[in-house]
Amino acid sequence: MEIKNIKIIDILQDGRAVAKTQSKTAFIEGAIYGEICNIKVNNEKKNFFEAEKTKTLEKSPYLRKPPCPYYYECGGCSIMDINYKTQIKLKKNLIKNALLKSAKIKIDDIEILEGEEFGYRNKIRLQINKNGKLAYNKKYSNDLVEIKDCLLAKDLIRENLEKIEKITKDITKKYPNSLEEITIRANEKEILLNIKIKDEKIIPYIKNQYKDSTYNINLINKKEKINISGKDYLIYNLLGKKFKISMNDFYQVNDYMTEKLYKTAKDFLGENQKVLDLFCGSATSSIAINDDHVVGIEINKNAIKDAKENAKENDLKDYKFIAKNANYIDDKFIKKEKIDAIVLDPPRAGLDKEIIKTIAKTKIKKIVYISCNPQTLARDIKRFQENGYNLEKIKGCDMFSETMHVEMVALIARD
Ligand SMILES: C[S@@+](CC[C@H](N)C(=O)[O-])C[C@H]1O[C@@H](n2cnc3c(N)ncnc32)[C@H](O)[C@@H]1O
Repeated sequence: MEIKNIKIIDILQDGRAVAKTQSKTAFIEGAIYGEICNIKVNNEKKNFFEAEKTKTLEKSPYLRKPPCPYYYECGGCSIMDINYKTQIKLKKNLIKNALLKSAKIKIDDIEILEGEEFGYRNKIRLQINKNGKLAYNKKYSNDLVEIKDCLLAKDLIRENLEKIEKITKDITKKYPNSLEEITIRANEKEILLNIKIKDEKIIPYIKNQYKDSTYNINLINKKEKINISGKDYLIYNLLGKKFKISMNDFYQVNDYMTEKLYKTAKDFLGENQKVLDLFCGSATSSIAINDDHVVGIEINKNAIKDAKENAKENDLKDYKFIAKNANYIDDKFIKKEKIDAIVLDPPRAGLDKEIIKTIAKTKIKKIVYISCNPQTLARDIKRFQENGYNLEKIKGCDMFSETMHVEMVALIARD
């Protein structure tokens, strides 16, 4: 079925466009915010259509020429074809709509901290095709698009992509189809490569060829990690502090915006607090936000090891880091530790209901919630409201320009 002459009024987090047709909302692949177009419905669901754009009738006033030659094929970016100011406006809408829908909170405007549009990612993950070439997934597909550059990556990564591809091509030539994926991480001066392999027969060859590489190279074979050259971690500088981040530890991808995010979180938290950091990772957030007096909980044992080293390195005197599932935190532990405030930065799925109930039992007054998902943040704010808390402050942070992803920090508090 074709529907003609519809206006694109919003963009979803996965990059699809949104339009209202006479009967239902349509989610449309390939359409641009602000344009008027015709669409073809590929799938009719009970409450919405899934569709693709067939023809532009009137160009979007926000349109610009995407600076990346791979943009129309590559699944990495979704809104590079509209100007940056409009990108920010769309992210504001995303957060405001989620808060209104889930938590019935209406806010007129929300500040979004802005940064550099390009060259911000300290980490990119690429697929390796059957010829050893580096690629991203295509838009809405598992097919691959070979790339020679990525404008989102930091300069150090971009400058080294060709040399890195030489390595993956060389290994693949010797052992066809033996590599799956490569994660490239960079700090100010070093590169760490984590290569996911499909066949362990290649390990001796890689060891022999690349043991003296100038890159820090590590292999991941199922769950096993094999160090080939250099280290299996990088040291990052953040707000004048130093952090060891191992190859499988979480680390925010945009150094510059992370500093802005943590400064805001520090401001929301206030001074002289003993903090419980749930989902603490290697403790970058808690150590950056609170200078001392930290208890951290994290499921990844290696990240906890790094958190302890990071606490020592940054001269904390009062700290405790525990490898444990944060869902099973109990209120007696929080009271025993004399915690004043909680900092949380859970995965995209947000918080288990039980954590919110446990926190409420302690009557802790301040919760600083860092999130990369407006939907789960809004849902959790609603659950906090049901347990006696209110949303006091919220700010967005544009960590991921050219995509519809956005980071947020919220202060949730009670009297
Ligand atoms: C978004 S990251 C935040 C990490 C850290 N706060 C930081 O900024 O570097 C989420 C962290 O939650 C951890 N995690 C996931 N599920 C968990 C669970 N059930 N209990 C504890 N930690 C968990 C992950 O390993 C990851 O380190």
